[in-house]
Amino acid sequence: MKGMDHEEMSGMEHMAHMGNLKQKFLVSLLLAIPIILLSPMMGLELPFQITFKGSDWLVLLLGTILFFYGGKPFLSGAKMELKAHSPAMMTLIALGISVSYFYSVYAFISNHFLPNQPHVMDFFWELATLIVIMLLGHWIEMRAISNAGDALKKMAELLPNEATIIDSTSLKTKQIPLSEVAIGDLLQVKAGEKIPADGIVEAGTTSINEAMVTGEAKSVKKQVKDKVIGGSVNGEGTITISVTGTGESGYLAQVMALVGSAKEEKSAVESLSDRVAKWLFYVALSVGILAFVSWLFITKEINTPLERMVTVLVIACPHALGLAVPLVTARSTSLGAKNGLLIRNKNALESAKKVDVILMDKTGTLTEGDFSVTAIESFKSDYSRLDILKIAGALEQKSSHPLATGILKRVEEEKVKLPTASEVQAIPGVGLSGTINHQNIKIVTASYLMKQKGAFDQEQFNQLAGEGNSVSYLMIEETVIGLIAQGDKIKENASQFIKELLDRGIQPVMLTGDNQAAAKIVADKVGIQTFYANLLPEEKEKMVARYQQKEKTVMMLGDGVNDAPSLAKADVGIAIGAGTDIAIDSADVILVKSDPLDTLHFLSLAKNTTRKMIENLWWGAGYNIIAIPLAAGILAPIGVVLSPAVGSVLMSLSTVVVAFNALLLKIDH
Ligand SMILES: Nc1ncnc2c1ncn2[C@@H]1O[C@H](COP(=O)(O)OP(=O)(O)OP(=O)(O)O)[C@@H](O)[C@H]1O
Ligand SMILES: [Cu+]
Ligand SMILES: [Mg+2]
Repeated sequence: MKGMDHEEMSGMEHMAHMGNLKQKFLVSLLLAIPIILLSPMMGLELPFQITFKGSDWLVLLLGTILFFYGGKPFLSGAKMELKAHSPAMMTLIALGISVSYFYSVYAFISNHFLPNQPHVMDFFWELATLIVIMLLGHWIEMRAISNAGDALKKMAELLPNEATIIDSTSLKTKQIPLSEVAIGDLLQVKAGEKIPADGIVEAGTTSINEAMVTGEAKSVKKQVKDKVIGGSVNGEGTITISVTGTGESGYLAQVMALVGSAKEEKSAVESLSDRVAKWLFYVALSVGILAFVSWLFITKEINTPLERMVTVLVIACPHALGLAVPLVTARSTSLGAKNGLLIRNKNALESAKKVDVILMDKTGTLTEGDFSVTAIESFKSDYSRLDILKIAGALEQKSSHPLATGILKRVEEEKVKLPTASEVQAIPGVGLSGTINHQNIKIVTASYLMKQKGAFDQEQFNQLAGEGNSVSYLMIEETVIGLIAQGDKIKENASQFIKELLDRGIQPVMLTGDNQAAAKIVADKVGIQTFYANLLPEEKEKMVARYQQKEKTVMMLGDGVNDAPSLAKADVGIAIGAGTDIAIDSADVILVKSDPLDTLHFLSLAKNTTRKMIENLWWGAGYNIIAIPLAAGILAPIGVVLSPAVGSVLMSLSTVVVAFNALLLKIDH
């Protein structure tokens, strides 16, 4: 658990740390059976019940053990809530069982040692059933939550998990599964990639955000001989590391951290159920006291008033409420997992139903990000086209950008041998810089050249970009020597995706780092009206903020290093599964199949999930609107009195309804 202060834990979370709920439940059940057999329920002698001389002493003993042993999670949960000044579910349960218990002890004393008093009915039967049912409920709940964690884990395992290993003699790079990374291996880590294992920097400089690992959200500069931590995310530079440790920092540990962070997030609806529980607590307490005082006036004795009060507290005890939200969340998470949605932050489910704008990235999100080179030009007679490809390829070899992959494909086809580039750094939203043969090399965009007042052929650019190409310029020592143009394919489902968004009244907006002309072609083809091109990563983030300032709930859909800040900033950030690690780390939801259409499934799941949660809150707590007044004896004048026994049945019934209702959750296709 990272950075969680004890004080901050709610009573519920506290329960999770109370150890083995299953064992507590089973032992309590064993204790409860004799109590149920030996003590009359509400004074009614049921056929299976037996009493013998002194059996009430046994009931007192067992009841006391049960109260302190089985009731402990609730009692200490309540203590936690009261310490935090937010009495809620645990306090209510604790109050219910404490009143039942102490009242029963009072009944026992009165019946045994105060001979001239009328018989006082005890509540041991109710105490026993209450504790057992409550432990069962919480045990199921904990299981549901950890099952959801397992489903997440399976999903997360589907995400890319490879490392780039460098052969120490041939210096060739190769992708290997993370599980095969060994101590002493030389690994290449590109900009925006996750550091695969603990290691020491052997070449290159970069800055690394170690927040995931250390909790400190600050980029740390790294150079040769510095240590890097597995699981942290590499910044703008490409580095070579030698592995010093795997295991703890290995892939599985990272997956567990991902799942852990998903579980730790408190959903907004979950806190709604806490709010309901808090309300219920105050209502039950005041109605209970009110009933006590009123009945004291009416009957002028103490037994009936006390009974009424205990009944109110017992009936308000919200064990279905405790299941209402977690069961839906668990079902929703596993349903999402089956449909290729890895939900890291459950708050996203809540925010998603209000989304009115979806900002989306172009390359890799609406397009395949599968570039192929359409033109290579040289502007200087000293360099052939192949030289341009060679020099660019040397730099691109150390980049994970989709454009890099396109260029390297061409390098492979042409079978050119690449020189070695060092100190390769990504220039976000612009390209790359590095050194080859002590010469300063850059790969940049046209808009960068324009800003820098660098000379280039504007007409030629317009022509290439107008055909839908992304154009990269190669510079040596600040002089443009050539260009490489690349075309991409639009994803098969992209137009359908946009159409369905419009049908739902959600505005699609495209944000891209690519040039205006290439952006326009894609926007026109998929049916997007509003788009912004030539955006730097921080400008994308500003666009998110701008829409948010207009009171819009913003969803961001992206895949690249340049999308990470906006994914984190948006109300709901959705990353393409095939995207970079940094985008995945910044998002709330990951589309494992990388199909933008899955965003719609997420929207539908989110809508259905929140609806089910609200329904369940009604089934789990709303029934109290009727039950509490009845328990208080409001209809006693016409002979309707709710006994705690009937109350217990009602409560169990509401748990069944809540569980069943959660199972009915669906994704609309
Ligand atoms: N590794 C690279 N090689 C060549 N050009 C690059 C590289 N990285 C960035 N660029 C240039 O910078 C531009 C912006 O890059 P950025 O990653 O911000 O957006 P993008 O991937 O093109 O588009 P989108 O924002 O839609 O994903 C690219 O269009 C390209 O011209
Ligand atoms: Cu209950
Ligand atoms: Mg992209």
